[in-house]
Amino acid sequence: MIALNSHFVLIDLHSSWHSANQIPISIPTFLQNSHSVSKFSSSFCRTGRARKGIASSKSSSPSFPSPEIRRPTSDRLFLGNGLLTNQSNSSSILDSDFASTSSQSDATAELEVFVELLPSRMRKQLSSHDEFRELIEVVLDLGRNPIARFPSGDWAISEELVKHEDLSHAISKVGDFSDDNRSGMDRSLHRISAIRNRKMQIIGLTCRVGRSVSGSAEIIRDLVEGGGSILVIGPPGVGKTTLIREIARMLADDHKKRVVIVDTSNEIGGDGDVPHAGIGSARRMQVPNVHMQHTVMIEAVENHMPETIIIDEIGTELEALAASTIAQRGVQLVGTAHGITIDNIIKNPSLQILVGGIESVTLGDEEARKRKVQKTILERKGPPTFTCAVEMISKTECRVHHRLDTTVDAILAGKTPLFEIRNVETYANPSVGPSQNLGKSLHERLHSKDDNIIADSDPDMEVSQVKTYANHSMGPSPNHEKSLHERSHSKDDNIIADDDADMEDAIHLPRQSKSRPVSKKSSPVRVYSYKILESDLLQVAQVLGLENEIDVTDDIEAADAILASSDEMKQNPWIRSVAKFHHLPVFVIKSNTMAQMVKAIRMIIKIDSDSITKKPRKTPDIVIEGDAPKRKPSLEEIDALEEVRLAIEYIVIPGGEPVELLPRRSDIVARQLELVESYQLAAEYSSSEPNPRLQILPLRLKSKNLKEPKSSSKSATGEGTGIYRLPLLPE
Ligand SMILES: Nc1ncnc2c1ncn2[C@@H]1O[C@H](COP(=O)(O)OP(=O)(O)OP(=O)(O)O)[C@@H](O)[C@H]1O
Repeated sequence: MIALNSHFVLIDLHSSWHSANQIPISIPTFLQNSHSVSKFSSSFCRTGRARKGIASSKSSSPSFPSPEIRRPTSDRLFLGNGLLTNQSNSSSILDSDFASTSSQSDATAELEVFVELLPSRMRKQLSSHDEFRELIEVVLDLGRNPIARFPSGDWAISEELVKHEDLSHAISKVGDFSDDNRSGMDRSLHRISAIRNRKMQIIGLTCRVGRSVSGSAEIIRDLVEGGGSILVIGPPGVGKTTLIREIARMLADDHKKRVVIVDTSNEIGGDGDVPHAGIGSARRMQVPNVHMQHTVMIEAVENHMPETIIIDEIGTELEALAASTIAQRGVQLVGTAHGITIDNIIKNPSLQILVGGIESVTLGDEEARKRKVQKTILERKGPPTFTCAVEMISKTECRVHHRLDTTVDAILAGKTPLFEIRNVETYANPSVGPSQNLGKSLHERLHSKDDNIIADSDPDMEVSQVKTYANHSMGPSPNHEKSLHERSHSKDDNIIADDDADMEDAIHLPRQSKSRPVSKKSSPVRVYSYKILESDLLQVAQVLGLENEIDVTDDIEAADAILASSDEMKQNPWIRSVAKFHHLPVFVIKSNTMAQMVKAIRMIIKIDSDSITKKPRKTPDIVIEGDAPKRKPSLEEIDALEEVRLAIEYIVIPGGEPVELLPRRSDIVARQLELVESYQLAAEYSSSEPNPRLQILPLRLKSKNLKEPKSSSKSATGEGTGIYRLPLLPE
């Protein structure tokens, strides 16, 4: 067994038996020329995951195994170019003409069934095309040239025009057309769509090659495993069905979930009553006619106790409503909708409900002025049906919106939503890095000359991160790796087995470098923050005199660390996946107070690491300790400390003005002073009768005093204690 990138299709060379429709095959088109494929092209591999392939019961092929016949998989060899050959059956299942021009090894089981639709003269032409294996569709329109659609564009298969007999031949190979004019080939994933004339006779066919692409869902594995509902948006033909088919398999087989597919056009599970092996052990419900999709969706929830429902093409209001009902019942929903972006869904009145519904709200004059918006604005009505959304840009690239609600809110407010761009190379090519968009990969950064911090002073971490990174790019999650490992005892697997632990260590920096919580790649250190205002952070940095040391970025790929509140972390566990994906440490503050931000900033730029709480090994976050008093404070003390906090956060820091506090008991004044100093601010103590009081000054304590804040009220004055006047801060 060789540990491979998850896109690789694996072959079973040992003698276990698989059912005939579990032939290991896949055509990851996007990988055929990739570095990874060529790297492993000479390897024969095996895995229990091996599957795919089809056996058409309509196939007249003598050599193609019928579903009932079981045969050892040992004669199925996976070639380096990603294609399947059948060693034991050297005669082609295609007719002899075709076989003579198309090498046996170039044929795939899926395509073999597909080309049976075409008259032999067309098969011959088609098979000679360089991109034959990547064929997407064949279009047969009466009286026109037959057209083949490839990723590179359309191509006329023959000069001979399509005749009635050609259409009849194709129709004879497929099942009945349903009321959406779609049909399929038994136990295959191919989709045949008809165009009819006014007499309802078929005069055109669009024949799409369906294939299950193992590994195609790796790009969003973290979302799938996260358990949230996922909306996949994309234009026709971008690969949505292929993606959700693989998601269904992944959840059912790898995660042992009860998955039910509502398969309106039999596109996910293929035609025929026995579903295609591409869906793994997911169950499939067929839909008698397209108008019943929504009822079957509800029936699926009510009758079959699913944990996940997979649904292709949510297109009508009733379907959108059914989806929202399912989501409310706590079932994970993975669905697709046509569109380019979420904006298209928002603007589609039938589908709006998927994003929570939209309403227009008229604000009062004052509120409109305060918000600096028009009087009538659009707002989201309720929670969206889906937790997150994936906009498919192509078969290899997508935009991930981790929180659909915030994306929709941003769009409605006229802002650009935050999203993450992912592409297949991220997972496919270890030498490329976490994302193609990353100008410099982590690997490069770790080895670059200017990266002295890691390379020179923290060799352990360097090794750990490089190793983690290399493994991470192999794609599969820890669970998956475990199962692979269990199935195999090859040396290569050892690396993978350690993967997750190493990743955590790399992120859990205190273990390796107490004084270097962030692998600083840039100067200033760039922080990506979740739900913590950029202006607050920068303001605090300025107060600390560290404005040149730290910056806030909204480009996660350019970030050196993530800062989030613990509430946000609880509500959005996916932040950890994002951190893991980008190899970033996560600093967690317990509340969004400036005092916590002060501590976080100092830790991030390594002024101190005293406040780090080591969490259990499983949690890679670096938690910033709060200022919670050791004993229960009195009400008066709470009131006094709150007075300090409000004074600092609303007047002293933003306005640069001193604030005189109320007279208090001296022990309480001492606590107030501690709090003032934790903001790195100075205060003046006045012992007026009957009680002393403090005046907080817009003066910064000198950095040499940062480590040792004094609690003695005697040193409260700025005189001689090494303080600087605060800069006047922008509003
Ligand atoms: N990752 C992939 N690698 C290789 N081929 C793919 C991949 N994803 C999809 N395809 C191929 O692209 C074609 C279109 O895919 P698919 O039917 O999944 O698209 P779709 O977005 O669901 O289209 P529609 O919206 O029209 O139903 C098919 O021939 C499929 O085999």
